[in-house]
Amino acid sequence: MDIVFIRQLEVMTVIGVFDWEREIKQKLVFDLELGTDIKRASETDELADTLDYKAISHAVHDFVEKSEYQLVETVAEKVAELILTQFSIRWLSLTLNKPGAVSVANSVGVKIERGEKF
Ligand SMILES: Nc1nc2c(c(=O)[nH]1)N=C([C@H](O)[C@@H](O)CO)CN2
Repeated sequence: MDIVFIRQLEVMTVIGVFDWEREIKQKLVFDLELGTDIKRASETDELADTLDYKAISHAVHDFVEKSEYQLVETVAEKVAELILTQFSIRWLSLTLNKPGAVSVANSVGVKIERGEKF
């Protein structure tokens, strides 16, 4: 299995459980690893034969920017669902950082894997 990756995808959005967090936008940062097979694209040199990291990046950004979830867990799961259903992807790893959420930590968040490795 090959990987197309997207690192440090930043989105400003409403996220958090506390009242004050519902009034502001905070930064979420995504690292994505998308399972694929790059063999065909490497032979044809055609974008249509691979995962378009630009299209996926913008789909994730647009979705998260409009969302208003409380937990990072919910955002992670919804983004994983979006990617697996809208693109030809069978496995992914998603790390979601909420930097600055905890004053004594550089970042906090979740990491999930979804789908089947092949
Ligand atoms: N496992 C989680 N713990 C916490 C979350 C969360 O989304 N998942 N969220 C908060 C608050 O919103 C926090 O980020 C405010 O600083 C606390 N714990």
